[in-house]
Amino acid sequence: MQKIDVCLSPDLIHLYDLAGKAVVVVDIFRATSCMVTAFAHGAVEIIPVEDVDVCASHREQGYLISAERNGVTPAGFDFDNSPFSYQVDRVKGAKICVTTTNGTVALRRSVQAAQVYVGAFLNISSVVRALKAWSGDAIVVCAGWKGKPNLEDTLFAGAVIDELVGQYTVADDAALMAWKQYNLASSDLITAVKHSSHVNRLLGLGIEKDITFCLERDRYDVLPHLQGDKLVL
Ligand SMILES: O=C(O)[C@H](CS(=O)(=O)O)OP(=O)(O)O
Repeated sequence: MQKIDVCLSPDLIHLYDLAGKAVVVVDIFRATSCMVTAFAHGAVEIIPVEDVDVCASHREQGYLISAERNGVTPAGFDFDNSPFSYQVDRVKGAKICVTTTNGTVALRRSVQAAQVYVGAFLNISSVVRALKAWSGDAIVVCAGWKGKPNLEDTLFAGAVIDELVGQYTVADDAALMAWKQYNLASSDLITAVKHSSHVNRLLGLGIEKDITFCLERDRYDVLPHLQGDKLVL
């Protein structure tokens, strides 16, 4: 049977062998939710980078640029890290370069995998469909927060596992923990994440609507994947 594993933080990724595997990178609050939203609204390419200056330099090559550090956008960028910012006309047909605190780090560290998908609750059925069609093992890589695990990405990993039992077995305790936690939380994700650190951070920044939006299931039927250093559909 195929195995599915969960890497709870990009800082733990050295413990996992990504070769030959399908990886789903998730950053529910908010990077991968933004990327899924951008593609659903017509973006044609997203380059995830780790550095703000590298991101800014892509403007000369015709990219729109998006940056966020600690939830805040530096001056001069086209987009912040809210999924609502990508639901606008200028996203249609756009190439976008993005850097965020956690999500783009997780993506850059996953490039050795055979296939890298971008996952969020917003496109979870597209993710599950791809993993059902995949014949090898899979890993959900959670972006977490600055090297620490977080609840919402772990819940997403558990939700994916919940859809795949029967075809995949859980590889280790991180996957088992994610799955069990999801089963405790699945009837009300908003309440489940209520006291989490990221929700507190977003509320502190006055960003409440993003929380509900990012926890919505299957608003979009798109599945971005990495091709070289670019995300495409
Ligand atoms: O903008 C976000 O929600 C976070 C920043 S922080 O974790 O709140 O500092 O970035 P992301 O890379 O999307 O986790």
